[in-house]
Amino acid sequence: MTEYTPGPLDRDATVYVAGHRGLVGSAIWRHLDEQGFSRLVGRSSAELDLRDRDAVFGFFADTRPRYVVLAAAKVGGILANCTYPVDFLSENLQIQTNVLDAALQHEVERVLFLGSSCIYPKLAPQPIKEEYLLTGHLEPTNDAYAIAKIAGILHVQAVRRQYGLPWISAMPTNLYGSGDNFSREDSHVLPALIRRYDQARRTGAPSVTNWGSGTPRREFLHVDDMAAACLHLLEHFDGPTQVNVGTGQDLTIRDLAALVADAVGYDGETHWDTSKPDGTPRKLLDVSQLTASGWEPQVPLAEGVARTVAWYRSHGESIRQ
Ligand SMILES: NC(=O)C1=CN([C@@H]2O[C@H](COP(=O)(O)OP(=O)(O)OC[C@H]3O[C@@H](n4cnc5c(N)ncnc54)[C@H](OP(=O)(O)O)[C@@H]3O)[C@@H](O)[C@H]2O)C=CC1
Ligand SMILES: C[C@H]1O[C@H](OP(=O)(O)OP(=O)(O)OC[C@H]2O[C@@H](n3cnc4c(=O)[nH]c(N)nc43)[C@H](O)[C@@H]2O)[C@@H](O)[C@@H](O)C1=O
Repeated sequence: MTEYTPGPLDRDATVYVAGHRGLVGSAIWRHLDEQGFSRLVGRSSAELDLRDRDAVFGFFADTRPRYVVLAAAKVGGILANCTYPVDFLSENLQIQTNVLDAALQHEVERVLFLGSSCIYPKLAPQPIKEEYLLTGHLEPTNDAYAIAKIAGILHVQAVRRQYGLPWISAMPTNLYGSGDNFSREDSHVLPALIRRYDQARRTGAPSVTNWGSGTPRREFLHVDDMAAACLHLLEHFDGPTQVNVGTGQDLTIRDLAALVADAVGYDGETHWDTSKPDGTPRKLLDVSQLTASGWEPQVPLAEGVARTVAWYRSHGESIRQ
């Protein structure tokens, strides 16, 4: 492909944010709006089911976006991934294949595909560099989701090779923030802990029980930082390799639980249910490629958790169950 030099995106161009009502897509929408993008386009899954190939091609023909951020996906925490592997594999393959194929037909100038840090081998050396992709076995609790995401990375690379379009992929670490999924069974750990500890505080429960052993380590990035990183990559990065997006710092789930208990003001006991899966022992991303391009996260974990607790409390009934 001919060399592409990234630079500022055209603020008047049509930008399609797929998944604009989700945790990540809504933050990207807010950030692009704040940064002066005047033609943002989004559709809910009820308005446009991205598994419907004809509908996706019709939507692209109607709206003709110049840039696309693909933040629509079947997403969930460790238990949802274990319980519904067919959905995580099949729906994600359908969503991303339809959107990327339609974007190719319309020669969309820049596409940002979002994967996840679970694409890397379960026992990858830490911190995990981009080059460790496909060097070992995946974590079984989310291998179906990971395979779909790896297919997305390869899809983007193949478009670059065959058609020369400067599309890119980003691999975020575990994300959290306003608009997260706080459901009891399907959520990720941070919203689950906020809900559980806040409820225990309100009801005066003497103890809470979290999943697993509490020993796995995870890295958490606030979704507002994620949104800023997405625009930064679109304006400053081009290359075939997926780019890790994270903070470069992790902590144990046990320490995270203590932080959340403190943030919500709960002082009871914490127990651990080891019949629930731990997942991968550690997945700390090496973010040197991203930081070398001039980007750094702005939201410290304690502040981000406090902001998310406030959002959770102020949204009460409207949160996802
Ligand atoms: N949350 C996290 O910790 C992480 C997320 N990511 C990645 O970020 C991206 C966004 O995740 P996140 O925001 O957390 O997920 P959410 O579940 O919050 O949002 C997913 C979005 O996808 C849309 N969507 C799902 N299925 C369809 C469909 N069939 N047709 C149309 N739209 C659909 C939903 O639309 P609607 O609301 O209208 O139903 C929703 O807006 C994903 O690619 C995910 O892999 C990566 C690493 C960590
Ligand atoms: C983003 C990422 O998210 C998933 O991977 P994960 O990091 O393992 O996800 P998680 O947030 O669900 O759990 C992290 C840790 O936390 C522990 N844990 C304690 N108590 C609760 C709890 O109440 N809920 C949950 N969900 N976890 C809990 C849990 O046992 C585990 O040890 C993948 O689906 C993968 O697809 C992916 O990309």
